[in-house]
Amino acid sequence: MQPSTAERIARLSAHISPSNLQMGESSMLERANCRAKGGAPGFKVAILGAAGGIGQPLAMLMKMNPLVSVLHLYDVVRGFLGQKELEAALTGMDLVVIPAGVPRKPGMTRDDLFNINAGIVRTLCEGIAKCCPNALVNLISNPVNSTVPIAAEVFKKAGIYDPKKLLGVTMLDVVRANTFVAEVLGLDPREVDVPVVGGHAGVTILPLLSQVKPPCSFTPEETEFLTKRIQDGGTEVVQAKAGAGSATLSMAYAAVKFADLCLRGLRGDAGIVACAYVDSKVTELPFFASKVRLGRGGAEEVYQLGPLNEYERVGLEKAKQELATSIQKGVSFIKK
Ligand SMILES: NC(=O)C1=CN([C@@H]2O[C@H](COP(=O)(O)OP(=O)(O)OC[C@H]3O[C@@H](n4cnc5c(N)ncnc54)[C@H](O)[C@@H]3O)[C@@H](O)[C@H]2O)C=CC1
Ligand SMILES: O=C([O-])CC(=O)C(=O)O
Repeated sequence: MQPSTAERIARLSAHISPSNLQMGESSMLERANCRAKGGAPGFKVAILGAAGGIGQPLAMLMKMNPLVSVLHLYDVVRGFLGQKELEAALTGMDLVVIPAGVPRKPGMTRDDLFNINAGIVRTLCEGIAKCCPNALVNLISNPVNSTVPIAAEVFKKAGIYDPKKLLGVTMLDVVRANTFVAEVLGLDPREVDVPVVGGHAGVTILPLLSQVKPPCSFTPEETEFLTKRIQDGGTEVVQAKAGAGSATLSMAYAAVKFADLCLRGLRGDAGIVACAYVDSKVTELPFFASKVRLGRGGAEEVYQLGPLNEYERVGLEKAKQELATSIQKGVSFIKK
């Protein structure tokens, strides 16, 4: 018989939580960690929503990262953990990754998840404000365009808001953009870099195809095809899964890639740059996704968009219109 989700996470957690390890295994783990990091202590990371479609592969991939010395997994699945253990899961963390909440079904927009996920994100962020106010937060739960403003308002209310430490995860849009553009160019996706700005839903996902590296050009038809494919990537997966949820393994891959960049930044590595949805002055909107430089303090620098072509300028106006509504909806949820 297949183990239940609760059993699976309990087993996974038993392997991962150092408090559940035998002494011998624990010191082996410490030695391995020290070797991997040249003696540095490593970072403490919590995943909130760890039993889910994203959370399970994310936990395993995260555990493989030598920058991580302690990994806490938290969820509310039946019979395991739950809200009374949230504080223990969060205390002392350097990085908190949040893939908690319901995913879409066919016919739904990400905004249709607001009613359920807004409350989940609020509760989790209240826990972060109390137990690890200095942690970096990677927010995955949809609708990201609204959940990041919700998190910001919760942190402001608690008096601990540091805009540099709150990052909405848009890395999956970049992973998709790199993949689809590489297909058209006949390259390996790892050799391609497509900036994706704006937000994380439909027209707010704005790939800047005029800024692709290596430099290249596209016909108007290719531009239209690629932009739509990137914007609708999530919906394509939701339809293919036909009611069984949205992207999970690809999101776990993207989340681990993004978290790794955040940890390298925290460690003090130079020149770490990634796209993320952050507190921003790049446009007139209070939140916007663009390239950011990740450092010891989080998103230490938010880069301007650079030169846009006419197609991108039109796309930017559409993106901003929808984003303004989504941001306001998130802010009002906390301020009401
Ligand atoms: N930012 C992005 O690019 C992407 C975001 N997502 C979003 O990620 C979220 C999760 O997706 P899946 O893992 O596929 O969903 P899932 O339903 O498989 O897993 C969600 C997990 O969250 C847990 N959870 C619910 N309430 C919680 C709470 N209060 N505290 C802690 N855990 C809680 C559930 O028990 C479940 O294990 C969805 O909102 C989805 O839309 C999904 C893919 C990409
Ligand atoms: O589409 C969804 O609902 C999940 C998601 O954000 C994505 O895959 O980009």
